[in-house]
Amino acid sequence: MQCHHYDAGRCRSCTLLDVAYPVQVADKERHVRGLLEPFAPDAAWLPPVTSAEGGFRNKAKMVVTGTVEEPVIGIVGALPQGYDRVGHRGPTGVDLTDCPLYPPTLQDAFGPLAELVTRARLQPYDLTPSRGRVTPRDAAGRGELKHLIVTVSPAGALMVRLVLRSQEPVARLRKHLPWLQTALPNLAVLSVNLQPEHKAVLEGEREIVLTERETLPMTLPVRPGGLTLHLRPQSFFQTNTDVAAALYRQAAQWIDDVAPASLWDLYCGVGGFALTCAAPGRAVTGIEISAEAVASAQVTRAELEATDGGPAAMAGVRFAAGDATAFALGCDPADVPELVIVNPPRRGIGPALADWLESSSARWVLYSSCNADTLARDLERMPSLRPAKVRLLDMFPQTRHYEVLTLLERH
Ligand SMILES: C[S@@+](CC[C@H](N)C(=O)[O-])C[C@H]1O[C@@H](n2cnc3c(N)ncnc32)[C@H](O)[C@@H]1O
Repeated sequence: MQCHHYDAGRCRSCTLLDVAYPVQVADKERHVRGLLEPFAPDAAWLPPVTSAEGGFRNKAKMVVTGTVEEPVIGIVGALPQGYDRVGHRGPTGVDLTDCPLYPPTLQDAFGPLAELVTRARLQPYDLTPSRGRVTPRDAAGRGELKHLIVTVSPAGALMVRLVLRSQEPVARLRKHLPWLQTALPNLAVLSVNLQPEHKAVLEGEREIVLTERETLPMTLPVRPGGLTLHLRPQSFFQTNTDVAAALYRQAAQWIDDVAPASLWDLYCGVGGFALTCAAPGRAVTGIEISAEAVASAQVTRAELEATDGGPAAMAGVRFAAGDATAFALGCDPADVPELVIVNPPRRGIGPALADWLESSSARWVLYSSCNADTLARDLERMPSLRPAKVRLLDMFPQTRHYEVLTLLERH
């Protein structure tokens, strides 16, 4: 894929841009085989699921630099020659609004959003590291707007989040919201995230939703009639919508092949695996640390229940908020399901849950991992659970990252 920012040396986030796409996928396949084959002597390896090379990212996380009159939405680039970061106020921003990883609908949102910055007088935050103590007066002089996080649904609807230092601009944003809704008719959700601290974290804990709608509907072609997941501002969602749909479909197919009567979906997020894999007569329990993601999953469950065939498929489905490991370790042995889905963050499931799964009565574990190194480390602790099927899904083209799905069977 060609990218003029990469060619000019302005952005090097896509570390594999010089590598032809089929070679990227072959290298990833080699990497995952090298890590998993010691645990998977008899596994069936399915051909990798590939992605579009560009336009596949449903979410942009942008830094805002520049000025109120001329905001720059993108990344913080290298400083011009002759400046060092200490002596120079205001880091150099690189405009990445036409990054080819974003689909056109997402790219097109940045023009009106830049205009919103000017209209609502949202001064871009100065990220320059401060020398010595930051007084409240210094902090006020540093500006307000830190990041813009924009997510696009498959139908082209947008969720826009403005990460601000304080609530000070919220009234102005409310005032300009009707203008933004006219300029961006596909805007579904606008929210402010408060991140008061002067450090390089993307977002804070507090979210103020300014639109009537609080969720972005993400409809995936994974069930008859589609599955509409309701994404809230702080909920996790896989960044490549098409590959996420392929992931849920593959999971449902392998699960239907072994037809468990009961399953858990640990680290369930807004319910993608659980709700795709639900079937009449199957008990499904989704566990997730984020209460707001669980609330979204429950909304989708209720909506599916009201559709044709829904009552039977959804009868056994429930979601609860909690820590995945604590839930498993605290459950009654009689309640252990036949199959457990795990889709943890990059750190993997960790020793306590791996040891519990190893000694549990679950016959299958379906492990979806975005980090094959931690997957391999977890497999080491589960020698009785061996990969029967493995499939790489290239969720993150142009980078070394990928998703891998494996069905483990007890031996
Ligand atoms: C890789 S995401 C997967 C989400 C979901 N399975 C999906 O397909 O969108 C990992 C999820 O684990 C959740 N999580 C993180 N730590 C957790 C924990 N200790 N217990 C339960 N869920 C946790 C995160 O909030 C996030 O939603």
